[in-house]
Amino acid sequence: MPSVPNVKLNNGKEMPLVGFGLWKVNNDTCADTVYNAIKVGYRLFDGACDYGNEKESGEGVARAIKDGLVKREELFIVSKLWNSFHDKEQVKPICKKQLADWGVDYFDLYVIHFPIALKYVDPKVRYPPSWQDADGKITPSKAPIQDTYAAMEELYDDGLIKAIGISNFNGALILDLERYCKHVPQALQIEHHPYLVQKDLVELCKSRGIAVTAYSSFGPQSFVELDMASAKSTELLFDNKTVKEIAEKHKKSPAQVLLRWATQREVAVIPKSNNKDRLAANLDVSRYPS
Ligand SMILES: NC(=O)C1=CN([C@@H]2O[C@H](COP(=O)(O)OP(=O)(O)OC[C@H]3O[C@@H](n4cnc5c(N)ncnc54)[C@H](OP(=O)(O)O)[C@@H]3O)[C@@H](O)[C@H]2O)C=CC1
Ligand SMILES: O=C1CO[C@H](CO)[C@@H](O)[C@@H]1O
Repeated sequence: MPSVPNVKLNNGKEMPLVGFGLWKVNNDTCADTVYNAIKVGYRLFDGACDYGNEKESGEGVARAIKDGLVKREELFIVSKLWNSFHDKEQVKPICKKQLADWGVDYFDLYVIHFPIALKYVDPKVRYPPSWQDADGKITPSKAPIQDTYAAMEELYDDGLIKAIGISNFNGALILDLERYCKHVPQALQIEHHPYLVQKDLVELCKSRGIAVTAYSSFGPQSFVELDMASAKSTELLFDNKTVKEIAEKHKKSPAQVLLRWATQREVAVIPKSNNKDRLAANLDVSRYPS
């Protein structure tokens, strides 16, 4: 089983450098996929309420713990606060619902999914949430990001979450956050791959001790299954000449080269796969420079 190194967070906790992404993991196979991922060595799971599979992910985790594959404290469970729950009084209730769905009493990392506040939609009316409100429109909320962040800090101080994350924030928003936060965030999650290198943002985070996690490490490939135009108009990174040459030279797959490209830059990765073999191969990329 490949051993995955950890990244040290600025609060002394550790986060695996390679984890498993749960967006677009099919509901009917999700519990088995998570169980199998734990079996082959994954310890970090990256979920979110809008992925609509937190209960199934929790079922996979519970089964793995019951079968003695892993203990809760060996796992690193990540979830995210959706845009429609930014109002400060909504943050704790939704986090508690998500914890109950996963069947755990804390998240290792809870992330503000986007710096975008949308109108509240009662989870009893519609869940999982999406970009649209109950009328099918995208409607902003006035919740200031300072209030949302303060509510995240309260979750942290209450022990419901062991680290605070932000996602899709740029450098300016991070500098702004530094002016009002009590706890500097432990992690930032961003789109990151050879078409979107984000050099300055990664360096800014390093200088602040904020760990960076890449999403969509395979670039446009993620959008192939959504049939999106961006996936059709751009050369897939798996077909890129340089990526292919490096893969051949090192007897690795293009996917492994892309993941290793990130981990060599000390950026964590969370590839998603609904396929057992690809899921296992994606974990075997983590050799880390000392
Ligand atoms: N914070 C945020 O806003 C966002 C966070 N995320 C997180 O990041 C995770 C990863 O990003 P995601 O966008 O899902 O995309 P990925 O970069 O992980 O790509 C997933 C795609 O690549 C395919 N794939 C996976 N492994 C291989 C392989 N070894 N060889 C060939 N193809 C492969 C998958 O197909 P198949 O399943 O058939 O293998 C799927 O089509 C998400 O699951 C989610 O947890 C993602 C987007 C935004
Ligand atoms: O994390 C996610 C993946 O990206 C999507 C947007 O393209 C988001 O809606 C989703 O929350």
